[in-house]
Amino acid sequence: MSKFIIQGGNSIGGTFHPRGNKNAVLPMLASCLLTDEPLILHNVPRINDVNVMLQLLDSIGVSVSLDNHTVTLCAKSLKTTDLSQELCSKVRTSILLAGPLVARHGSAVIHPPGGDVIGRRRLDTHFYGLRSLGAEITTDSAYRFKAGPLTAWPMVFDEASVTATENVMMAATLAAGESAIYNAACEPHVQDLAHLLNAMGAKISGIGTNNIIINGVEKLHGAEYTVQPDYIEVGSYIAASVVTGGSLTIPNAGEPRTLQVMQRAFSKLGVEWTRDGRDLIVPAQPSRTILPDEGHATPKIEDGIWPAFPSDLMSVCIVLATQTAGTALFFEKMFESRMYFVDHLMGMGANIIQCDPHRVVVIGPTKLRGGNLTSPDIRAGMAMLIAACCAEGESIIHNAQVIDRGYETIEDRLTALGADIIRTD
Ligand SMILES: CC(=O)N[C@H]1[C@@H](OP(=O)(O)OP(=O)(O)OC[C@H]2O[C@@H](n3ccc(=O)[nH]c3=O)[C@H](O)[C@@H]2O)O[C@H](CO)[C@@H](O)[C@@H]1O
Ligand SMILES: C=C(OP(=O)(O)O)C(=O)O
Repeated sequence: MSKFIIQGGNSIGGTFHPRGNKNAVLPMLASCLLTDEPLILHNVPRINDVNVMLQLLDSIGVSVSLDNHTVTLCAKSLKTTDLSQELCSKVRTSILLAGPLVARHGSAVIHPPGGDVIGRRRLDTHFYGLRSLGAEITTDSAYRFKAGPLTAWPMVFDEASVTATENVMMAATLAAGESAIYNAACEPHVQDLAHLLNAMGAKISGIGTNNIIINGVEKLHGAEYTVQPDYIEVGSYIAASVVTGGSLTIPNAGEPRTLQVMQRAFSKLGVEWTRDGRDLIVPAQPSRTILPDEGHATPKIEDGIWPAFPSDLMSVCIVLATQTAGTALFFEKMFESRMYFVDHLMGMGANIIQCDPHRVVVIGPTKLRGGNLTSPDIRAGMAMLIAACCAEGESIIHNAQVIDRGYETIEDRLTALGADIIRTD
């Protein structure tokens, strides 16, 4: 168990280089199982979830080599399709090995996946999609998948699940005929995965829409691909810089359209930035006001499936609102327990009303004081770190390794931008 000790009050600013998108790279690692040729991925973030996925792949016989931010994988011959229970339970994306394994190797045994404990995380849509393509699945303490050659199917998902779309899309690349996934997720990481699969020889169209069409091919081949920047990491560092009074330059922050989606919520919270192509400049903006809706109504920031505001940015935006003049309602519609961490912010002096598990009202600005905190999940942990950086005095964040699941060397990179953070074990 690690903890961070933070002295608040330093401004965070300078040039920040984002890493590759956690939620894009994890399914991309799984996709190496679809071919016997090497897959080379660049801009791979050095985060704990990547380490666990690489251990999972190595444990079944994939050759894995990691050099700085480039990983080379080759699944030429596997020794098993049976995965370790312990490793499966460490990451949500262990379930993403099911689609590629069953499609190319005809079997998989996967144990219940881990990931953030932020509410019920159902897998029904994964099972529905893979069964539709012809896989037989039994679920008890382990999930057992078996299949002959898969056959295409027109599917309608009952929810636009990100990982289910990725899992089923990967499997369908090798299913004979034309598959459709209607009500598919279309988050930037789902799109990035689809582009990689096409670079490997898949025939996927409708990328970026909720109707993905996959024409199955006999074989995929190797590819070399660069993962898109992590817009959740970008949003988190913007929040850290703004609440501490710094200014930030972010070269290659991401696709203009992705940044535009994020900007809608950030601008409601009074944050301004300028964009030059894929680069962002976030000026110092010491006094900010929450922008009321038309007729002076309280603005509502609610998450949802893309292009709605991403759930994974909710926690850091709540901290941002505590440091901004005005009132905002945050409505977390996707997960049942992502909001509970606000207790910690209230303990630090934030003026927040928790209406129910899904909604909080934040009234800002309030000065925060240092606290003794425990991180429940990646994003709440990052939000606490940001709150601690702008609070008066010292804060301690326990369970800090949870943040390492999704943010590379977070204390070093924030410290390089001016923060005062020490990690201890
Ligand atoms: C590894 C990975 O990529 N994890 C991300 C992925 O998780 P994951 O793929 O597990 O999340 P899902 O997209 O399946 O669902 C997220 C939540 O939203 C609910 N839901 C989803 C779709 C829908 O149409 N209606 C609905 O209510 C689900 O029931 C669930 O509670 O997507 C989540 C939502 O963007 C992100 O928070 C996670 O970081
Ligand atoms: C919820 C998250 O991740 P996971 O789905 O991997 O638990 C996240 O990245 O915020």
